[in-house]
Amino acid sequence: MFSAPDLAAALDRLKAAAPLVHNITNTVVANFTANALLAVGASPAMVQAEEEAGEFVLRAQALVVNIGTLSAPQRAAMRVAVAAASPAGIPWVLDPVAAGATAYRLDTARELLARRPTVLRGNASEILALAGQGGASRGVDSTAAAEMARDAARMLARQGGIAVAVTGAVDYVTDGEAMLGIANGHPMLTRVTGTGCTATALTGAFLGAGLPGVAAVASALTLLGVAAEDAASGAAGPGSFAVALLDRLHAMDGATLAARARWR
Ligand SMILES: Nc1ncnc2c1ncn2[C@@H]1O[C@H](COP(=O)(O)OP(=O)(O)O)[C@@H](O)[C@H]1O
Ligand SMILES: Cc1ncsc1CCOP(=O)(O)O
Ligand SMILES: [Mg+2]
Repeated sequence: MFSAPDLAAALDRLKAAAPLVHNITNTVVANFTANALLAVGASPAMVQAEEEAGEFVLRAQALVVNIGTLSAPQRAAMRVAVAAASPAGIPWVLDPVAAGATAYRLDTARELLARRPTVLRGNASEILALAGQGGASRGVDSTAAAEMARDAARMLARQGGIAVAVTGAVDYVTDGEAMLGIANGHPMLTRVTGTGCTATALTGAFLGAGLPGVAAVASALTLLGVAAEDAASGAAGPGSFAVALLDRLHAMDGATLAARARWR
């Protein structure tokens, strides 16, 4: 059984640490996730050349690997970065975007998962695909509710000895035994691209601040969910919501985050 993180302390720690987060991520979300990392006080760097990824990751406090717009050169850079990070004790988080959509994605995500990320964060379709329980996948958005993938998440966590989060209307975080539900968030998060990737990037920030896997991803998902609730309250639609989300991530303080968490 893991102990639930102290959210106020986690956010304070993140702001104090200002971790350098190395991202090998997709072209859709690179700008937004970099801004989200800056908003919470982390320092993002998008570095994806195979020639430099292994060198750069050793300067970083955490690595984010996201296969959203995967290509052969990017896959090579991911391999190099992970191979350098793991023995150096640099934590990393894997986002298996659309893992079930093509054999190439599934094969790459499985290969990376076998290299034991500190945290795996995906939507239900992605987690089901990695567990070999997926039906047809439509693309980057999930066709299943997070509840459908809870057992798959627990199995992947147990097999890998890693933390796994499956996100949706309620998010679930597991270490392979215990399961924490996080009911924060807002449906508007599904009307803007890259919010799952943002959850993953923020997990990288908390990992870079020294939090263990379960605590890092639970803190990130609660932070994103509470910030989204606030952002949605004044937003006219997805455009102003996305801008407000960055503002609310930036404005969040530890006491508010802890008071607003809806965990079960
Ligand atoms: N229906 C919903 N209501 C509230 N929050 C949601 C809903 N669906 C997803 N979220 C939130 O949106 C973020 C992205 O999750 P998700 O959509 O599952 O990832 P992805 O973008 O990778 O498919 C998470 O913080 C999650 O909690
Ligand atoms: C639309 C799209 N296409 C390839 S990656 C990507 C972004 C996916 O972001 P998220 O998984 O956070 O919805
Ligand atoms: Mg995603």
